[in-house]
Amino acid sequence: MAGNKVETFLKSELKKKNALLFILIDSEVSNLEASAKLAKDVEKIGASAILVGGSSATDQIEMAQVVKGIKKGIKIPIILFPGNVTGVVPEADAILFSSLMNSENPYFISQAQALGAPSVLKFGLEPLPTAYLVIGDGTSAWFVGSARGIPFEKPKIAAAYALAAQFLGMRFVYLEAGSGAKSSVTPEMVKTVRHTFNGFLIVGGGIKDVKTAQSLVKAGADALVIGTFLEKGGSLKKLQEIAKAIQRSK
Ligand SMILES: CC(C)=CCC/C(C)=C/CC/C(C)=C/CC/C(C)=C/COP(=O)(O)OP(=O)(O)O
Ligand SMILES: O=P(O)(O)OC[C@@H](O)CO
Ligand SMILES: [Mg+2]
Repeated sequence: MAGNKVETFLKSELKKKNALLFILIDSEVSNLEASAKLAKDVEKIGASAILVGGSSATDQIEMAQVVKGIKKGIKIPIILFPGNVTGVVPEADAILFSSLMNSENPYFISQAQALGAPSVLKFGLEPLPTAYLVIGDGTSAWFVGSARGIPFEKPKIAAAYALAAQFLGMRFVYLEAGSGAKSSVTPEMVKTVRHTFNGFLIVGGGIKDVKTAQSLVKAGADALVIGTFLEKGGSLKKLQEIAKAIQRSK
C-alpha cells in the first residue's frame, strides 16, 4: 500500500504557503500535448498539485494516457479526481478517495468506492479520504452524482456534513460548487466549515478571479481548485496573480 507521501507533501506546502492552488485537468477537454504543457506551466507559477478527472470522463485509456503524459514533466503530485470507477488509473501519485456524502444514490456514497478500491491498491495509489460535498445545483457533478445540493445560503448544513466526515475519519473535505459554477461557495460557508472541521479543506467551482480566491482563503480554505478558467483560455498571468494572492492572504 502506498504511504502518505502526498498528504505529507500537501501539509508541508501548506505550512510554507498558507494556501495552495490545485489545477484540474479534464482528460476529456485537453489533449495530451496541451495537458502536458499546461501542467508544466502551472507548476512554474506555483500550483501544488494537478487533479485529473471529470464527471463524465469515462474513457479510462485516455485518462491513463493524460496522467502518463503529464507525469514526465512535473515534480508536483498528480492526484486523481474520479467521478466514477473509470477514474482510477495507474501512475498517478494519489487519489481523492471521495464519498459524495450528500448524494441520494448510495452508489456515489460507498459503492463506487468498493468497486474502485481494489484498483487503488493494485496501482499503488495513495488514497486521500475525502468528503465530497456538492453545493447548489445544476452542475455536472450535481447531476451525475445525484446530489441533493446543499443550498449556498445554508453553511451550517455544510458544517454538519464536514463534522460527520471528521467523525468518520476523513481527513479532507471538498466543498464543490461544481465545475463552471456561476458563483463559488460563499466565504461564509467556508468559514463555518472551517470552525468545525479540523482537516484539509478544499474549495472549488467557479473560481476565476483574485478577489474571490482571496476571500475563500481568508475564510479558511486550505486549497482552491481551478479548472474551467484555464479550459476557457484564461491567462497564466492571471492565474499567477491568483496563486500569489492566496499565498499571502490568510
Ligand atoms: C473513489 C471512487 C472510485 C469514486 C468516487 C465516485 C464519486 C464519489 C463521484 C462523485 C460524483 C461525481 C460525478 C463527481 C465528479 C467529480 C469531478 C471529477 C468533477 C470535475 O469534473 P467536471 O468538470 O465537473 O466534469 P465535466 O467536465 O464532465 O462537466
Ligand atoms: O472548473 P471550475 O469551475 O474551476 O471548478 C473546479 C472544480 O471544483 C470542479 O470540480
Ligand atoms: Mg470539466
